[in-house]
Amino acid sequence: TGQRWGYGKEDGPSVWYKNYPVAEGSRQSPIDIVPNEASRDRSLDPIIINYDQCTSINISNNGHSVVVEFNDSDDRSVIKGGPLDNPYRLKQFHFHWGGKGCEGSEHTVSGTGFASELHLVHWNAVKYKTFGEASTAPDGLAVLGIFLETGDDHRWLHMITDVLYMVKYKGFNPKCLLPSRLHYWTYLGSLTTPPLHESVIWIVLKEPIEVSEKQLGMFRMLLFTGEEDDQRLRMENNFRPPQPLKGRIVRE
Ligand SMILES: NS(=O)(=O)/N=C1/NCCO1
Ligand SMILES: [Zn+2]
Repeated sequence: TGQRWGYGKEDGPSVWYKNYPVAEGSRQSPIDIVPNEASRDRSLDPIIINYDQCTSINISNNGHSVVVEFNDSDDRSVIKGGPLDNPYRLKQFHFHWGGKGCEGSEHTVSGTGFASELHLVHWNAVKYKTFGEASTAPDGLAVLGIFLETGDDHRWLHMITDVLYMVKYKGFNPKCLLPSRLHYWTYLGSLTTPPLHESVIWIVLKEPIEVSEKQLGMFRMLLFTGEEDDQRLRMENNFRPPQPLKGRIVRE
């Protein structure tokens, strides 16, 4: 019985705890990352990303973001290495963004936000049978966070922004959204949207990708509301603010 939640005054992050008490848990996301407080862990390997055989199945507006879902029936597109003990299967990616010219990322770096943040959501299909089961397990999910900063047009993002109004499209390899260097911060956290399960091993890439204000503007053309609703609420500021670290260590 998923209660309705959103990003407004009445249903936004400040009241999610009412229906999702874990919002005040000990490993909530996002967080503010303070680089010089991160601890260097020499046992951390590079992350390995295999998206070459990935099959996108749809793109949709779920009322909170735009989501591109992938076929996760086998290990065709996985992330492994880094802090991960198993390969994690790509399930979907989605974005968080702000209003025009405003910050909209979920994680911040020394208190500074970026224009937007891309989340590539993966699940541990070695230990769990379904995404749903993995999503409630402490090592069930791995989300790759990528910051978007404004600058030139992104060469490939147009394949998403061009079809946002069409919603349906095929064949997109999210590898082209990765920055050139895969240096990362990693910490144990949660989903940043209800049900806020504390099941996520976060891997946040240090290097942002560059997108244009025009490309970001296309996201803001989306609506929180269905077309049947009278008030057409533009989808923007769909990000949760940073949550208390509660003694957690951010590793790099
Ligand atoms: N913003 S997030 O932590 O990736 N949240 C979700 N919810 C479902 C999948 O990813
Ligand atoms: Zn997200």
